[in-house]
Amino acid sequence: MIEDAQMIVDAVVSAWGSAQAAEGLPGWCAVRCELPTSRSLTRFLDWQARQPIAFFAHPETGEQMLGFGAAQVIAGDGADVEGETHRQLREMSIAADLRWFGGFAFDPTTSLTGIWSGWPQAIWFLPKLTLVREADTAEVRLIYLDHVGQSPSEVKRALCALFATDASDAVSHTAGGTAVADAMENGLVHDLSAWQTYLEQSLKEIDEGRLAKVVIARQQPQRVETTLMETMDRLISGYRDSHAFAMHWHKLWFLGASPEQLVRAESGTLAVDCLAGSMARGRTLHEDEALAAALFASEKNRNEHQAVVQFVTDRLKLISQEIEWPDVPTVKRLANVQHLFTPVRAKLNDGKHILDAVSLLHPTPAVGGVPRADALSFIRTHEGWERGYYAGAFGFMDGAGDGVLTVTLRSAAVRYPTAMLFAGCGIVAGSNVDEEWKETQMKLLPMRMAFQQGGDTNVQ
Ligand SMILES: C=C(O[C@@H]1C=C(C(=O)O)C=C[C@H]1O)C(=O)O
Repeated sequence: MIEDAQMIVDAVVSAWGSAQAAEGLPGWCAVRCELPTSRSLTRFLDWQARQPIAFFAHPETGEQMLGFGAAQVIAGDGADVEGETHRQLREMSIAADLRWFGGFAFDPTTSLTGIWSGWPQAIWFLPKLTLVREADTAEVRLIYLDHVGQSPSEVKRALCALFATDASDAVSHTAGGTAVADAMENGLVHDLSAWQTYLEQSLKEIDEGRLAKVVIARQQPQRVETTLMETMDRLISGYRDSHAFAMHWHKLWFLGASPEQLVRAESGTLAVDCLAGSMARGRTLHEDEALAAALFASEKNRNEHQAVVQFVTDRLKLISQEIEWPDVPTVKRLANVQHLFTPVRAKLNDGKHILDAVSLLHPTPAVGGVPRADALSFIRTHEGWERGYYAGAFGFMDGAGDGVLTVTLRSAAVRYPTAMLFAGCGIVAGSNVDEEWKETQMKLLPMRMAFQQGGDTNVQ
């Protein structure tokens, strides 16, 4: 067990006597307590975990959250996974402060295999133990759920099991032969010439008028030289405007630092990021400004971006009002790349939920294309590997309907000691092979550095 976890076990066991019946979960009790510590929650992340685990760091609020083990699971496949997840969540009507963690795969019409074996298209779980640390506070809030009538020693055993690691897994992770290890070793990796062929296929669809935009992507394997905690700490400190996330499910970790918020819901207000159109960062302030200006002035990038804004604002009209967004995008600068950015705000209609927004928006043309169904079908037929949860959605939702889902970009699937890194780019008329290849290289960089011994996130 992780040494620091002992503090949590002691705090929860001593508070268990005052546990209350958990709202919306018959047969369950919840205990809430606090632990004095200002250290990052990433220290509780161990790659050899046995349990489902979810970690999420929110850049706007500075909040970190971590869920261990599953008291309840909603997992499924099918074209309407978002709707089905919503229906099941509604039936539970849990307490406002209980948070579910999870997400959705990129494409809900294909069952996941290979790297993603054992991952359904929707995975949501209500953790047995949730840790929340708000920014600049010196304490962590704990919420622990267990069955009514558990004795303190049973609770202690259950908590220790949550932090237990599986050393035997270290062997199976390296042994190969499993579907996951196989897919990591033998999955399609585009070289420049294969990428050129794929890009030319997409341009042909665009030239012949079947597609206006399509986001093509590639995967790249890499050996992991850092611990999970080091990886996450680097992502958090190197990409302060991004949502750092990690999820463990069925012996696979999926993690990243995404600059794109799919949707945030707070007290009936929705916030959606439109992020599309990319450019390198400059090595000097002057060069950086010049590149930002070139991005802003580029008709190709503006068209690519506008396709996302148009789609998002049209879709939001179906479930919200007072939709607001600026006429022109701004430039969002990340450590290694800059993007055109338009924030959209709206008021959710009564009776609508964050998951209604997810069903309508995901996948947006920032990761799919226009027209959506044709772009998804093109990707399904021509990409040659399974995106799984890359370019999907991941985040949390609470019993009050508030939550955040991020688009799972700048991410990797990790089966220690190997990671598969993912990156894509939007193709429109006029896209160029070398530039799009370079763009994916830039987008692979955050994860590449996060896994490298001595890797530095200051990559400009
Ligand atoms: C597809 C990715 O990024 C998306 C595509 C972008 C583009 O084409 O310019 C920019 C930001 C993201 O919406 C990725 O990072 O893998």
